[in-house]
Amino acid sequence: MTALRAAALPQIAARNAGRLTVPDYPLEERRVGIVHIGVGGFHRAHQAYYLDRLFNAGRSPDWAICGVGLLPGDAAMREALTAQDGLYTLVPKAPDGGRDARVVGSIAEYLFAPEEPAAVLERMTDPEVRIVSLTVTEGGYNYEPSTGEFRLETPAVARDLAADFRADAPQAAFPETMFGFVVEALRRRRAAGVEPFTLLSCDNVRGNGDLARRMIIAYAAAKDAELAAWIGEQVAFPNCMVDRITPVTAEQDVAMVAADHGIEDRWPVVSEDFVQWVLEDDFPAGRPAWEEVGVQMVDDVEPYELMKLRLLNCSHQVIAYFGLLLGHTYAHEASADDDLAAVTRRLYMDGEGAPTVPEVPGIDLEGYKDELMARFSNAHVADTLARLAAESSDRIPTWMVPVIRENLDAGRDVSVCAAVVASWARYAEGVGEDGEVWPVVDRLRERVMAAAARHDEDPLAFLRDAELFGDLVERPEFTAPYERALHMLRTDGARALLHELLGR
Ligand SMILES: NC(=O)c1ccc[n+]([C@@H]2O[C@H](COP(=O)([O-])OP(=O)(O)OC[C@H]3O[C@@H](n4cnc5c(N)ncnc54)[C@H](O)[C@@H]3O)[C@@H](O)[C@H]2O)c1
Ligand SMILES: O=P(O)(O)OC[C@@H](O)[C@@H](O)[C@H](O)[C@H](O)CO
Repeated sequence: MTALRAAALPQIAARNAGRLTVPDYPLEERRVGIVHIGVGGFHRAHQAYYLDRLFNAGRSPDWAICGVGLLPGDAAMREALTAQDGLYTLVPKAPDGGRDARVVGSIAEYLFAPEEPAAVLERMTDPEVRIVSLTVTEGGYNYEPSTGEFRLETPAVARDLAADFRADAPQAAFPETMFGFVVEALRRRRAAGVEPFTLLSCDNVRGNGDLARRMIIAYAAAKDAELAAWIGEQVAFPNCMVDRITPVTAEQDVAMVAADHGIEDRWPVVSEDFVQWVLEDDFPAGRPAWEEVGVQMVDDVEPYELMKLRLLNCSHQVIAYFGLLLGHTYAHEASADDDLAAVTRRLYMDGEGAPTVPEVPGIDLEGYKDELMARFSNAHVADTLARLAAESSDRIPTWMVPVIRENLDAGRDVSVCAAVVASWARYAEGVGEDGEVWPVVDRLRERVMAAAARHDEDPLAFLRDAELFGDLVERPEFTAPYERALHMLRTDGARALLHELLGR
């Protein structure tokens, strides 16, 4: 067994000849060109993976990544990555069990902001850094779901707004939030005459670049109106569609990498083998030659984004709560359940989801949907329903509510989507059909669980009290099927509701 380190790569490569790709570029020549905030499983399976392929294809490693963690929990990522010279093992798994494992070397550095904020700002103001990218989750954009407005009162944001980050200020402070770091770094670059970086959001939200622009400018406007105007004129915020199912790393993944490759890796990543990145080509300060490794550079990302969010992410919501209520643990188990698969494919993808998905250049949507069902069924990925059900107060308003609104506005039926929202409300009661208690992982946990606890007295309590649905609560074409579905879930159970939806 060999601990993963740059110096051990020749030995690891020799032992795994033909079974493992390792960086064949000089790691000591990596130069940071990208700062990435939010290095989780997905960033390491996707953006860092594409760059690693580019460097391995012969491009010099001068767009390497400096990872930045802002939350206390990110200390563990710093420990893992710095101990391993930024290296980690990525194991994409095909549906037939095939693996195409690689050691990824594109993350050259990692900074844990709560302990080294000055170093983070220094990196972000380095003229060599020309892109700052983000995977900070849907919740990281800090907007009010019912209005879309930036929330100035979020405590960490309010603290950043009140603080003075100028290095020579009498009580100089450092930012805590993504907004604080990005805007302060842009202020410093402007003051020093350094070209701004491009801000690249890689989160699963519609118009992720546009959303990042609106939220960052809203923050900046509350701090320094002139700077906000400059950001609006000078900073590019390209949109992109990102795709690769990446579960949370499990203990058995660590053991698998040890057993299969003799590598002691503190934090490997397992993902599916499918990967896609469709990106608006708007990088005034330059960018890596991503197109050389299969990234699709396009003028308009929106059709790709809508296709992915409304077919993949919404379908994840279809299987998540129903799957858990039916006693399943993994996404592949839920999609092997005939009733749930039929509701997902026939009633949601071909039914209520379909009219909200545009034509996409070069894509056969029927083939795309079949491929999605096959991807969900990939047992080797072992994606948990718990991951898909986490942070639903961010996900349902971001993905499912727009589908419901669009259908209602066009006079179409929303019974299936209403049943999915009801399955979330039932799940938020925190107790399964066999009485098992499950953790509701949600930053609004208290609010949504308190709302769900009032189901006996008011069947619409969840819709009202969760404060995430805006005027949907007033639309009987939605509340009526929602109420019926919730009643059935609470009396006859999830299976009975699926049968009713399917007419079985
Ligand atoms: N996992 C996937 O299959 C997948 C696929 C496509 C896109 N994504 C996108 O990537 C995001 C992250 O997924 P992941 O699997 O890497 O999750 P993860 O839990 O492994 O990592 C999340 C990272 O985001 C950071 N973060 C969370 N909230 C933040 C905030 N408010 N401010 C700053 N940083 C914050 C965390 O500190 C952590 O570093 C998702 O929310 C989604 O938008 C994920
Ligand atoms: O990671 P989230 O919170 O955006 O959503 C959960 C899943 O739907 C998502 O991670 C998918 O696995 C991913 O979008 C596939 O590309």
